[in-house]
Amino acid sequence: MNELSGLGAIWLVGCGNMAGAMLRRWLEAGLPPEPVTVIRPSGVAPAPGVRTLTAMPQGETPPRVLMLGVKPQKLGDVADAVANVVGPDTLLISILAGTELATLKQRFSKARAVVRAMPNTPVAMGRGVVALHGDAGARRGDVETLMRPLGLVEWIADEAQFGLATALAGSGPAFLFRFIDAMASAGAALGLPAQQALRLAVATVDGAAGLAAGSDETPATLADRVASSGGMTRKGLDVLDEGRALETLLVHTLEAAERRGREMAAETR
Ligand SMILES: NC(=O)C1=CN([C@@H]2O[C@H](COP(=O)(O)OP(=O)(O)OC[C@H]3O[C@@H](n4cnc5c(N)ncnc54)[C@H](OP(=O)(O)O)[C@@H]3O)[C@@H](O)[C@H]2O)C=CC1
Ligand SMILES: O=C(O)[C@@H]1CCC=N1
Repeated sequence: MNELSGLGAIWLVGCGNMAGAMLRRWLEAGLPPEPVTVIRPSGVAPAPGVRTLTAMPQGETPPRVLMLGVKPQKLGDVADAVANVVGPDTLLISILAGTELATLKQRFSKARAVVRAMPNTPVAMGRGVVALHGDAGARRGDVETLMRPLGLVEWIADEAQFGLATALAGSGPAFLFRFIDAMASAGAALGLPAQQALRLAVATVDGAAGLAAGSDETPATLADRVASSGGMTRKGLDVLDEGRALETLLVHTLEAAERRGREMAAETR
């Protein structure tokens, strides 16, 4: 039996871009649709066989797992209804950016365990990242069973670092998509046909990421292997490295995202 099928009833409150990507991967990885209930205002079924409701079911046994997948700004709208259906056996997982564990525990005090999870969209292919924070206690195994098919799973012990992990891995795909666009635009600006430049950029980032992920060598060493002595690549690397230009840009990028996470924590407290 697939280990996902032993988790019991799973309710997803909100199933948009992110929770929808997680659900697609879970179903692909062997989660049967029958124990899954999705609650979303549109009532659009995310997949065949998944029970989809426009409001929280009433009078049912509390779910074993309830995942909050609404926007942080909607937490106040759903919190009372969620608190009413959470039971002492419920593992509550929140993917809300910013919203702190203490806020969740205070709102959902009946839950057996409360865990923050921060996925990214490549989980849809099983090649994402899920950062986790919380004390899942006896339900830690269930959390890991659920998250493992999505990609790399990392517990973040100190919640103060969760915003940074969110900026790096949760938001990270967006930053990399910009990088791909920037490489393609640069190639096009210098004379390549735009569509061809985009194809070259996408395939290069895909291949390089795969190489970095599968190699025992550091990205710095892999870069050195590309940069033949006296060759072209070194001249390009010199531009990125001058005054730590790329690194400085990314520090500012992560700082800005992390700062917004702290604001969102305050807004949902
Ligand atoms: N997008 C990303 O890459 C990541 C997002 N997150 C987090 O995921 C969460 C959702 O983001 P995202 O998926 O992008 O947003 P979406 O707007 O795509 O999804 C929001 C979902 O919430 C549902 N919803 C809205 N109001 C209610 C309500 N009252 N009751 C139940 N469901 C409701 C919507 O329903 P309907 O579909 O019917 O309109 C929709 O399914 C956020 O908290 C975000 O911080 C975390 C990591 C990465
Ligand atoms: O932009 C956001 O707030 C969320 C967090 C990580 C990705 N999306």
